[in-house]
This record gives sequence, C-alpha cells and structure tokens, in this order.
Amino acid sequence: MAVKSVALVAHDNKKRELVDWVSSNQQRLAPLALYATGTTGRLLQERLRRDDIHTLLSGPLGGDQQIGAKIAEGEIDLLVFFWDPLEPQPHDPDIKALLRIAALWNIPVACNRASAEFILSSTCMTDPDHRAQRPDFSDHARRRVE
Ligand SMILES: O=C(CO)COP(=O)(O)O
Repeated sequence: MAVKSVALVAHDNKKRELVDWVSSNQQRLAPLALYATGTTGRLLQERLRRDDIHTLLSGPLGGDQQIGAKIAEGEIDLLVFFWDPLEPQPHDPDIKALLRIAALWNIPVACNRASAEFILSSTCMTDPDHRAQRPDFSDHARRRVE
C-alpha cells in the first residue's frame, strides 16, 4: 500500500512555512488523508479551503499524543512535523513521545521543508509495498507476559 495519510504539525514559528509548503504541494497531497494538530489544522483549512482535514486537539493540549496514537494504530503513514529548534515548548515530553513513536513504527518524518520535499518526491509515496515495512512486534508483546 502506498502512503495514504499524512499528519501535518508545526510549532508557532514554523506554521507559516508549513502552510506555504502544503499550499505549494496541494496537487501531490490531494489524494492523501490529512491529519493535523489543532492550530495547524485550522490554519491549513483556512488557506486550502479544505474541510476534510482531520483536525485534532492543539499540540500542548494533547494533539501530539493523538497523532502518536494514530501512528501506533497504523492510521498515519507519514509525519511532517516542522518543530521549532530555537524555542522551548511546554509540552516537550509529548513532542519527544511523538517522535519516538514515529521512529518505533518506522514511519518517515520530515522536520523541515527540505526533508519534506525529499519524502514527497520519493517513490515510497506511491510504492504499493511501502507499508510492508511496518515492524512486527508480536514477539515483544509475548515476551512481556512470560
Ligand atoms: O504544538 C504543536 C506540536 O508540538 C502543534 O500544535 P498546534 O498545531 O495546535 O499549534
């Protein structure tokens, strides 16, 4: 299965950059289900005039954790998260948790416009076998109950 769904998240100083990037890639993103944290999602809806963006809670109110849960459940295939390297965030543990879950479940993560461009232009975006790389943790779960 190719990439079907994308989570879009940006910290305040990076929101304009993300919205601009999404706006200039509307065609390539059009077939994908879009998820976003609260404020990012609202800005995207305004700019793109799309009312089908799954907008979750704001990041500091649990939105990062909601995105992480959807990644763990296999609902999100790609994370585009323009996080702010210059400003501390009150919900830093949630941000770390989201990035950890994305690493754990082997989903691609773009942290800035350059990496987002690389990923969006990758053949993995349309590779029907892409989701086969999702790890199988069944042994891990069994080990913990023995
Ligand atoms: O804080 C965020 C990610 O950590 C983003 O949340 P908002 O999109 O609600 O601003």
